[in-house]
Amino acid sequence: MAAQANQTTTGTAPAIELRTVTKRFRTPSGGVYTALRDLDLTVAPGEFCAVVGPTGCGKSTTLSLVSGLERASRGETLIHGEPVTGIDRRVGFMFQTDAVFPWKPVLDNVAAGPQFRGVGKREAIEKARDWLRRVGLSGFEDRLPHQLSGGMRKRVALAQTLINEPEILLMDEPFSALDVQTRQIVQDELLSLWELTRPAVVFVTHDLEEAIALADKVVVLTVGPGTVKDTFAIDLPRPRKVQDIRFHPRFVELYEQIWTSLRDEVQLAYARTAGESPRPEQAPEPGSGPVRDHEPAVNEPRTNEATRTNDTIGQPR
Ligand SMILES: Nc1ncnc2c1ncn2[C@@H]1O[C@H](COP(=O)(O)OP(=O)(O)OP(=O)(O)O)[C@@H](O)[C@H]1O
Repeated sequence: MAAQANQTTTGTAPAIELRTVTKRFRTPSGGVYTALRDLDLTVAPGEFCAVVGPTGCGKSTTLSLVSGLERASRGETLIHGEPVTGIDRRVGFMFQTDAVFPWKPVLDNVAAGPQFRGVGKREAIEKARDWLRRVGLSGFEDRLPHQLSGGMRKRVALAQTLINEPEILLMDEPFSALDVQTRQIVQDELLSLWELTRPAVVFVTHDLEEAIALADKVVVLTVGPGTVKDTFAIDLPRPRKVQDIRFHPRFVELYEQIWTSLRDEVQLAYARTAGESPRPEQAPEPGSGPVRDHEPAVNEPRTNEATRTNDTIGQPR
Protein backbone atom coordinates (compact mmCIF):
# COMPACT_ATOMS: atom_id res chain seq x y z
CA MET A 1 0.00 0.00 0.00
CA ALA A 2 2.85 2.38 0.81
CA ALA A 3 4.27 1.89 -2.65
CA GLN A 4 0.88 2.67 -4.16
CA ALA A 5 0.48 5.87 -2.15
CA ASN A 6 3.95 6.95 -3.19
CA GLN A 7 3.16 6.20 -6.82
CA THR A 8 0.03 8.31 -6.57
CA THR A 9 1.76 11.32 -5.12
CA THR A 10 4.55 11.20 -7.68
CA GLY A 11 2.00 10.81 -10.44
CA THR A 12 3.49 7.60 -11.80
CA ALA A 13 0.63 5.24 -10.94
CA PRO A 14 -1.30 3.85 -13.90
CA ALA A 15 -4.54 5.70 -14.54
CA ILE A 16 -6.33 2.33 -14.45
CA GLU A 17 -5.17 -0.98 -13.11
CA LEU A 18 -7.03 -4.25 -12.79
CA ARG A 19 -5.02 -6.80 -10.85
CA THR A 20 -5.96 -10.44 -11.26
CA VAL A 21 -9.62 -9.54 -11.32
CA THR A 22 -12.34 -12.16 -11.28
CA LYS A 23 -15.98 -11.16 -11.59
CA ARG A 24 -18.82 -13.55 -10.96
CA PHE A 25 -22.52 -12.93 -11.23
CA ARG A 26 -25.42 -14.79 -9.74
CA THR A 27 -27.64 -16.19 -12.48
CA PRO A 28 -31.45 -16.08 -12.39
CA SER A 29 -31.48 -19.85 -11.82
CA GLY A 30 -29.38 -19.43 -8.69
CA GLY A 31 -26.03 -20.53 -10.13
CA VAL A 32 -22.84 -18.54 -10.47
CA TYR A 33 -21.56 -17.19 -13.76
CA THR A 34 -17.88 -16.27 -14.06
CA ALA A 35 -17.66 -13.36 -16.50
CA LEU A 36 -13.98 -12.45 -15.97
CA ARG A 37 -11.18 -14.55 -14.58
CA ASP A 38 -7.75 -13.34 -13.44
CA LEU A 39 -7.82 -10.35 -15.75
CA ASP A 40 -4.83 -7.98 -15.60
CA LEU A 41 -5.07 -4.66 -17.38
CA THR A 42 -3.08 -1.45 -17.05
CA VAL A 43 -3.77 1.84 -18.77
CA ALA A 44 -1.27 4.68 -18.35
CA PRO A 45 -2.34 8.31 -17.91
CA GLY A 46 -3.14 9.69 -21.35
CA GLU A 47 -3.09 6.27 -23.00
CA PHE A 48 -5.80 5.19 -25.43
CA CYS A 49 -6.56 1.51 -24.93
CA ALA A 50 -9.03 -0.38 -27.10
CA VAL A 51 -10.50 -3.67 -25.89
CA VAL A 52 -11.75 -6.27 -28.35
CA GLY A 53 -13.03 -9.77 -27.80
CA PRO A 54 -15.87 -12.08 -28.75
CA THR A 55 -19.38 -11.26 -27.67
CA GLY A 56 -20.04 -12.00 -24.03
CA CYS A 57 -16.37 -12.18 -23.05
CA GLY A 58 -16.70 -9.50 -20.38
CA LYS A 59 -15.74 -6.22 -22.09
CA SER A 60 -18.63 -4.22 -20.63
CA THR A 61 -18.14 -5.91 -17.28
CA THR A 62 -14.55 -4.67 -17.29
CA LEU A 63 -15.80 -1.11 -17.81
CA SER A 64 -18.37 -1.56 -15.02
CA LEU A 65 -15.58 -2.46 -12.61
CA VAL A 66 -13.50 0.60 -13.54
CA SER A 67 -16.57 2.83 -13.33
CA GLY A 68 -17.41 1.59 -9.85
CA LEU A 69 -20.82 0.31 -10.94
CA GLU A 70 -19.72 -3.24 -10.10
CA ARG A 71 -17.17 -4.62 -7.66
CA ALA A 72 -14.72 -7.40 -8.42
CA SER A 73 -15.40 -10.76 -6.79
CA ARG A 74 -11.65 -11.18 -6.42
CA GLY A 75 -8.62 -9.04 -7.26
CA GLU A 76 -8.23 -5.27 -7.23
CA THR A 77 -9.44 -2.40 -9.39
CA LEU A 78 -7.43 0.80 -8.98
CA ILE A 79 -7.71 4.32 -10.37
CA HIS A 80 -4.55 6.38 -10.08
CA GLY A 81 -3.28 3.83 -7.55
CA GLU A 82 -6.37 3.99 -5.31
CA PRO A 83 -8.98 1.23 -5.00
CA VAL A 84 -12.26 1.96 -6.73
CA THR A 85 -14.98 2.18 -4.09
CA GLY A 86 -17.81 3.74 -6.08
CA ILE A 87 -18.55 6.15 -8.89
CA ASP A 88 -15.63 8.56 -9.28
CA ARG A 89 -15.99 12.09 -10.65
CA ARG A 90 -12.72 11.75 -12.51
CA VAL A 91 -14.32 9.12 -14.73
CA GLY A 92 -16.48 9.94 -17.77
CA PHE A 93 -18.63 7.51 -19.75
CA MET A 94 -19.95 7.23 -23.24
CA PHE A 95 -22.17 4.36 -24.27
CA GLN A 96 -23.90 3.06 -27.37
CA THR A 97 -27.11 4.85 -26.47
CA ASP A 98 -27.07 8.59 -25.92
CA ALA A 99 -27.62 9.77 -22.36
CA VAL A 100 -29.55 12.93 -23.07
CA PHE A 101 -32.57 14.67 -21.56
CA PRO A 102 -34.85 14.50 -24.64
CA TRP A 103 -36.90 17.53 -23.56
CA LYS A 104 -33.89 19.83 -23.07
CA PRO A 105 -32.17 21.80 -25.80
CA VAL A 106 -28.67 20.66 -26.72
CA LEU A 107 -27.03 23.57 -24.86
CA ASP A 108 -28.77 22.66 -21.61
CA ASN A 109 -27.92 19.00 -22.10
CA VAL A 110 -24.23 19.82 -22.38
CA ALA A 111 -24.36 22.31 -19.48
CA ALA A 112 -26.08 19.77 -17.20
CA GLY A 113 -22.86 17.95 -16.22
CA PRO A 114 -20.98 21.00 -14.91
CA GLN A 115 -24.15 22.27 -13.20
CA PHE A 116 -24.56 18.91 -11.51
CA ARG A 117 -20.97 19.30 -10.30
CA GLY A 118 -21.71 22.67 -8.74
CA VAL A 119 -20.72 25.11 -11.50
CA GLY A 120 -23.05 28.14 -11.67
CA LYS A 121 -25.62 28.20 -14.47
CA ARG A 122 -24.13 31.11 -16.44
CA GLU A 123 -20.62 29.63 -16.37
CA ALA A 124 -21.91 26.16 -17.25
CA ILE A 125 -23.82 27.56 -20.24
CA GLU A 126 -20.73 29.44 -21.47
CA LYS A 127 -18.64 26.29 -21.14
CA ALA A 128 -21.31 24.28 -22.96
CA ARG A 129 -21.36 26.83 -25.78
CA ASP A 130 -17.60 26.52 -26.07
CA TRP A 131 -17.74 22.70 -26.19
CA LEU A 132 -20.50 22.76 -28.79
CA ARG A 133 -18.24 24.96 -30.89
CA ARG A 134 -15.38 22.47 -30.48
CA VAL A 135 -17.55 19.61 -31.72
CA GLY A 136 -18.77 21.70 -34.67
CA LEU A 137 -22.30 22.32 -33.42
CA SER A 138 -22.36 26.10 -33.07
CA GLY A 139 -25.77 27.24 -34.27
CA PHE A 140 -27.51 24.09 -33.00
CA GLU A 141 -27.64 25.09 -29.34
CA ASP A 142 -31.43 25.43 -29.25
CA ARG A 143 -32.26 22.17 -31.03
CA LEU A 144 -33.79 19.30 -29.12
CA PRO A 145 -31.81 16.03 -29.36
CA HIS A 146 -34.38 14.37 -31.65
CA GLN A 147 -33.96 17.25 -34.11
CA LEU A 148 -30.33 16.22 -34.74
CA SER A 149 -28.84 13.49 -36.91
CA GLY A 150 -27.27 10.43 -35.27
CA GLY A 151 -23.77 11.80 -35.91
CA MET A 152 -24.68 15.17 -34.42
CA ARG A 153 -26.12 13.47 -31.34
CA LYS A 154 -22.82 11.63 -30.92
CA ARG A 155 -21.00 14.95 -31.08
CA VAL A 156 -23.35 16.25 -28.38
CA ALA A 157 -22.51 13.16 -26.34
CA LEU A 158 -18.79 13.85 -26.81
CA ALA A 159 -19.26 17.45 -25.65
CA GLN A 160 -21.39 16.25 -22.73
CA THR A 161 -18.68 13.86 -21.61
CA LEU A 162 -15.57 15.92 -22.29
CA ILE A 163 -16.92 19.16 -20.77
CA ASN A 164 -16.34 17.49 -17.39
CA GLU A 165 -12.66 17.04 -18.31
CA PRO A 166 -12.51 13.42 -17.16
CA GLU A 167 -9.09 11.97 -16.39
CA ILE A 168 -10.46 8.61 -17.41
CA LEU A 169 -12.88 8.05 -20.26
CA LEU A 170 -14.79 4.78 -20.61
CA MET A 171 -16.42 4.18 -23.97
CA ASP A 172 -18.62 1.17 -24.70
CA GLU A 173 -19.21 0.79 -28.46
CA PRO A 174 -20.12 4.49 -28.61
CA PHE A 175 -20.26 4.75 -32.40
CA SER A 176 -21.65 1.34 -33.33
CA ALA A 177 -25.05 2.72 -34.34
CA LEU A 178 -23.58 5.14 -36.89
CA ASP A 179 -23.12 4.56 -40.61
CA VAL A 180 -19.52 4.01 -41.71
CA GLN A 181 -18.88 7.52 -43.09
CA THR A 182 -20.38 9.35 -40.10
CA ARG A 183 -18.56 7.01 -37.79
CA GLN A 184 -15.21 7.97 -39.33
CA ILE A 185 -15.96 11.67 -38.96
CA VAL A 186 -16.90 11.27 -35.30
CA GLN A 187 -13.87 9.04 -34.68
CA ASP A 188 -11.64 11.81 -36.05
CA GLU A 189 -13.39 14.30 -33.81
CA LEU A 190 -12.84 12.05 -30.83
CA LEU A 191 -9.13 11.82 -31.62
CA SER A 192 -8.65 15.57 -31.94
CA LEU A 193 -10.62 16.25 -28.75
CA TRP A 194 -8.73 13.51 -26.91
CA GLU A 195 -5.46 15.21 -27.94
CA LEU A 196 -6.66 18.38 -26.19
CA THR A 197 -7.20 16.95 -22.71
CA ARG A 198 -5.57 13.49 -22.98
CA PRO A 199 -7.69 11.39 -20.65
CA ALA A 200 -6.79 7.72 -20.29
CA VAL A 201 -9.33 5.90 -22.46
CA VAL A 202 -10.75 2.39 -22.42
CA PHE A 203 -12.67 1.97 -25.66
CA VAL A 204 -14.68 -1.22 -26.13
CA THR A 205 -15.51 -2.12 -29.69
CA HIS A 206 -16.38 -5.01 -31.98
CA ASP A 207 -14.77 -3.18 -34.87
CA LEU A 208 -11.09 -4.08 -35.13
CA GLU A 209 -10.39 -1.33 -37.66
CA GLU A 210 -11.80 1.22 -35.27
CA ALA A 211 -9.70 -0.18 -32.41
CA ILE A 212 -6.45 0.04 -34.39
CA ALA A 213 -7.20 3.45 -35.91
CA LEU A 214 -7.87 5.04 -32.53
CA ALA A 215 -5.74 3.30 -29.96
CA ASP A 216 -2.20 3.24 -28.57
CA LYS A 217 -2.74 -0.38 -27.65
CA VAL A 218 -5.29 -3.05 -28.43
CA VAL A 219 -6.10 -5.68 -25.82
CA VAL A 220 -7.64 -8.96 -26.99
CA LEU A 221 -9.81 -10.78 -24.46
CA THR A 222 -10.44 -14.51 -24.54
CA VAL A 223 -13.83 -16.09 -24.82
CA GLY A 224 -15.57 -15.99 -21.42
CA PRO A 225 -14.58 -16.10 -18.67
CA GLY A 226 -12.65 -13.22 -20.18
CA THR A 227 -9.00 -12.71 -19.51
CA VAL A 228 -6.30 -10.91 -21.48
CA LYS A 229 -5.07 -13.07 -24.33
CA ASP A 230 -2.74 -10.61 -26.08
CA THR A 231 -1.82 -6.94 -26.00
CA PHE A 232 -0.66 -5.19 -29.17
CA ALA A 233 1.15 -1.83 -29.19
CA ILE A 234 -0.19 0.29 -32.04
CA ASP A 235 2.92 2.01 -33.33
CA LEU A 236 1.15 4.10 -35.95
CA PRO A 237 2.01 7.80 -36.21
CA ARG A 238 -0.14 10.50 -34.61
CA PRO A 239 -1.97 12.69 -35.28
CA ARG A 240 -4.07 10.24 -37.26
CA LYS A 241 -6.91 10.56 -39.70
CA VAL A 242 -8.95 7.40 -39.43
CA GLN A 243 -9.94 7.53 -43.11
CA ASP A 244 -6.27 7.51 -44.13
CA ILE A 245 -4.52 5.48 -41.46
CA ARG A 246 -6.14 2.21 -42.50
CA PHE A 247 -4.22 2.36 -45.79
CA HIS A 248 -0.90 2.57 -43.93
CA PRO A 249 1.09 -0.65 -44.54
CA ARG A 250 1.69 -1.03 -40.81
CA PHE A 251 -2.07 -0.85 -40.19
CA VAL A 252 -2.61 -3.84 -42.44
CA GLU A 253 0.14 -5.78 -40.68
CA LEU A 254 -1.31 -5.01 -37.27
CA TYR A 255 -4.77 -5.92 -38.46
CA GLU A 256 -3.59 -9.33 -39.59
CA GLN A 257 -1.72 -10.00 -36.34
CA ILE A 258 -4.59 -8.95 -34.08
CA TRP A 259 -7.23 -10.69 -36.16
CA THR A 260 -5.21 -13.93 -35.95
CA SER A 261 -5.36 -13.64 -32.16
CA LEU A 262 -9.01 -12.64 -32.07
CA ARG A 263 -10.32 -15.07 -34.68
CA ASP A 264 -9.88 -18.19 -32.53
CA GLU A 265 -11.81 -16.60 -29.67
CA VAL A 266 -14.60 -15.47 -31.95
CA GLN A 267 -14.89 -18.93 -33.46
CA LEU A 268 -14.90 -20.55 -30.03
CA ALA A 269 -17.62 -18.18 -28.84
CA TYR A 270 -19.65 -18.94 -31.93
CA ALA A 271 -19.21 -22.68 -31.52
CA ARG A 272 -20.38 -22.50 -27.91
CA THR A 273 -23.53 -20.63 -28.68
CA ALA A 274 -24.19 -22.83 -31.71
CA GLY A 275 -24.08 -25.81 -29.33
CA GLU A 276 -20.95 -27.45 -30.78
CA SER A 277 -19.00 -27.18 -27.55
CA PRO A 278 -21.11 -26.44 -24.52
CA ARG A 279 -19.62 -24.09 -21.93
CA PRO A 280 -18.05 -26.10 -19.14
CA GLU A 281 -19.52 -25.87 -15.69
CA GLN A 282 -17.20 -23.90 -13.50
CA ALA A 283 -16.10 -24.57 -10.01
CA PRO A 284 -16.96 -21.75 -7.63
CA GLU A 285 -14.05 -19.55 -6.62
CA PRO A 286 -13.21 -18.33 -3.14
CA GLY A 287 -13.47 -14.77 -1.88
CA SER A 288 -16.26 -13.56 -4.10
CA GLY A 289 -18.34 -11.50 -1.70
CA PRO A 290 -22.07 -12.07 -2.00
CA VAL A 291 -21.66 -15.12 -4.24
CA ARG A 292 -20.86 -17.82 -1.70
CA ASP A 293 -18.29 -20.52 -2.38
CA HIS A 294 -20.53 -23.52 -1.76
CA GLU A 295 -23.07 -22.38 -4.32
CA PRO A 296 -23.23 -24.21 -7.64
CA ALA A 297 -21.32 -22.52 -10.47
CA VAL A 298 -22.96 -22.73 -13.86
CA ASN A 299 -21.99 -20.65 -16.85
CA GLU A 300 -25.06 -19.84 -18.83
CA PRO A 301 -24.55 -18.23 -22.22
CA ARG A 302 -26.90 -15.49 -23.36
CA THR A 303 -29.36 -16.77 -25.90
CA ASN A 304 -28.80 -13.99 -28.45
CA GLU A 305 -25.01 -14.15 -28.55
CA ALA A 306 -24.68 -16.32 -31.64
CA THR A 307 -26.35 -13.80 -33.87
CA ARG A 308 -23.87 -11.06 -32.96
CA THR A 309 -20.63 -13.01 -33.09
CA ASN A 310 -19.47 -12.70 -36.66
CA ASP A 311 -21.35 -9.78 -38.06
CA THR A 312 -19.31 -6.95 -36.59
CA ILE A 313 -15.81 -8.38 -36.39
CA GLY A 314 -14.41 -9.18 -39.79
CA GLN A 315 -11.93 -8.38 -42.48
CA PRO A 316 -10.98 -4.79 -43.27
CA ARG A 317 -13.56 -2.88 -45.21
N1 LIG B 1 -25.60 -8.64 -14.02
C1 LIG B 1 -25.32 -9.78 -14.60
N2 LIG B 1 -25.81 -10.95 -14.14
C2 LIG B 1 -25.49 -12.13 -14.70
N3 LIG B 1 -24.67 -12.26 -15.78
C3 LIG B 1 -24.17 -11.13 -16.28
C4 LIG B 1 -24.45 -9.84 -15.75
N4 LIG B 1 -23.78 -8.91 -16.48
C5 LIG B 1 -23.13 -9.60 -17.45
N5 LIG B 1 -23.36 -10.93 -17.33
C6 LIG B 1 -22.80 -11.98 -18.17
O1 LIG B 1 -21.39 -11.84 -18.18
C7 LIG B 1 -20.89 -12.09 -19.49
C8 LIG B 1 -20.08 -10.90 -19.94
O2 LIG B 1 -20.99 -9.84 -20.23
P1 LIG B 1 -20.50 -8.48 -20.89
O3 LIG B 1 -21.70 -7.66 -21.16
O4 LIG B 1 -19.44 -7.90 -20.03
O5 LIG B 1 -19.85 -9.02 -22.24
P2 LIG B 1 -19.35 -8.19 -23.51
O6 LIG B 1 -18.03 -8.76 -23.89
O7 LIG B 1 -19.43 -6.73 -23.24
O8 LIG B 1 -20.47 -8.61 -24.55
P3 LIG B 1 -20.91 -7.93 -25.95
O9 LIG B 1 -19.69 -7.91 -26.81
O10 LIG B 1 -21.95 -8.85 -26.48
O11 LIG B 1 -21.44 -6.56 -25.63
C9 LIG B 1 -22.09 -12.36 -20.39
O12 LIG B 1 -22.23 -13.73 -20.61
C10 LIG B 1 -23.26 -11.83 -19.60
O13 LIG B 1 -24.44 -12.56 -19.85
